[in-house]
Amino acid sequence: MSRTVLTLQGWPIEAAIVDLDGTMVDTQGDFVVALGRMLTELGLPGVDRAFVSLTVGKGSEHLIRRTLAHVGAADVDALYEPAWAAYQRHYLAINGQHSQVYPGVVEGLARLRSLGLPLACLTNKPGDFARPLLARKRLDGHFAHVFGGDAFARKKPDPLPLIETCRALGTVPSRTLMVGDSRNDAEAAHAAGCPVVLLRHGYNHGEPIEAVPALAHLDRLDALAFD
Ligand SMILES: O=C(O)COP(=O)(O)O
Ligand SMILES: [Mg+2]
Repeated sequence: MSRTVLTLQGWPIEAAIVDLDGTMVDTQGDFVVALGRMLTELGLPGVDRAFVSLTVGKGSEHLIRRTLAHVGAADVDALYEPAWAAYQRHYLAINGQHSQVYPGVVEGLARLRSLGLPLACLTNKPGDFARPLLARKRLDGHFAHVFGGDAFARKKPDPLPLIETCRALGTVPSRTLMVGDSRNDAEAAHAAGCPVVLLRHGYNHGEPIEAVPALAHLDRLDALAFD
């Protein structure tokens, strides 16, 4: 069967890879609650939403280590294992309850699929957090593959997860569109050779998203316009 080929600013596109946190779902509330319960259990002070939005996007280990350092934990290395165990338990208990799908995501995913593009979700979130979240938000049916930050040897911004996801989709990177919300996604895409578009509503480590080069910066996923 021949593949659908769309073009985006002259780039032939046969498939798309979509990030999760900050791109499809505003998960800041889940992060704040799970981290808060973890810190209470460890007898440490809490963190606010602003800290969380600056720190998410590089996977759970990065988030937990940065959080422990931020609240003044005496020995981050020694606390890491109990913190991760507590965080995992609390996150899984509330996963999706304090999160909202961004406007335009359902319509945008349905449109990409109706145009004939196979889709994969690629997030730095652990796969065991990502899969139930997608299912709870009824987004899972759009994706041929879901890969978490623990699926491959390295996470975004390394290009490896994108290269492996393209392999799973059966496409080459230069014909596979990355849809993300952060410099992390864009750097991984540029290094892998994927064209990239960025959503403005996510978490970009505190930096304006317009400062990150991309084919387009969008307010909503359903605003993505092919040539
Ligand atoms: O850092 C995370 O947990 C998730 O980040 P991502 O879905 O934006 O890759
Ligand atoms: Mg993201």
